[in-house]
Amino acid sequence: MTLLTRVARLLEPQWRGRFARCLHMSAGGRSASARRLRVLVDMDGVIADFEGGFLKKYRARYPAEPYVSLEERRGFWVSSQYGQLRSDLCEKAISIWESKNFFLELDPLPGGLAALKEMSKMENTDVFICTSPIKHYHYCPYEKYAWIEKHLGYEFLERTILTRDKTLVSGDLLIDDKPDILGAEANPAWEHVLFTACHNKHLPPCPSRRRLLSWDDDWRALLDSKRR
Ligand SMILES: Cc1cn([C@H]2C[C@H](O)[C@@H](COP(=O)(O)O)O2)c(=O)[nH]c1=O
Ligand SMILES: [Mg+2]
Repeated sequence: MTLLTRVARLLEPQWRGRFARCLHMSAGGRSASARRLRVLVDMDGVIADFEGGFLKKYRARYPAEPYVSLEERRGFWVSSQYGQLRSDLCEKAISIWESKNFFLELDPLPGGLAALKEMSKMENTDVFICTSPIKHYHYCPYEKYAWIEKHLGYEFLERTILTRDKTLVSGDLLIDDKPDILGAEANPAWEHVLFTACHNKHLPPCPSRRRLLSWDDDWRALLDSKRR
């Protein structure tokens, strides 16, 4: 690990990008004013209502089985919480999002599509959807593309990244509802801003991580904070 990497690790996440930019410019990179902001936006739990869609379809398919209300949801993995409720419910939960049309029929979350459309028109801003498909690939990757085309238009497919490892994608910001985003890269380029969801809203505040409470929250100010 170089000295500079060590220094970057000691900085608060919101300063890491700025530090990397200064290094980039001192190495002869583009000037700050010419630099574009790259925003990565997660899909499930941020612009697409995975939790609501799951609960609706789970209850329709297994009406006699116990379920976890959205108020009772804790922890990122739905499958784990259902498995704790009763071990066989883990597989039943998984069967829901492995089914045809699950991802395609998810409702958009309030304000998410409008925010993405606005971001995509902002000056000096590049927005990408960055989403992890499930490994049961029969429907999910296709349906994620189809959902984006349906709700945001064909052009947005150019701005779509499907990856199981978001740490390998470079950007200034990653707006994502998953509290821990880990992967092969120990020092991702982006600052992770936690998007509030039913499963993470009870987590204690973490001073080194910013939150976006919803798309009604001030996401424009968040972007501006990374431009300075
Ligand atoms: C809750 C939960 C989710 N998944 C899958 C479903 C999605 O494909 C990804 C989450 O993607 P994101 O880009 O991080 O939003 O994970 C799962 O396999 N098991 C679960 O319990
Ligand atoms: Mg998500």
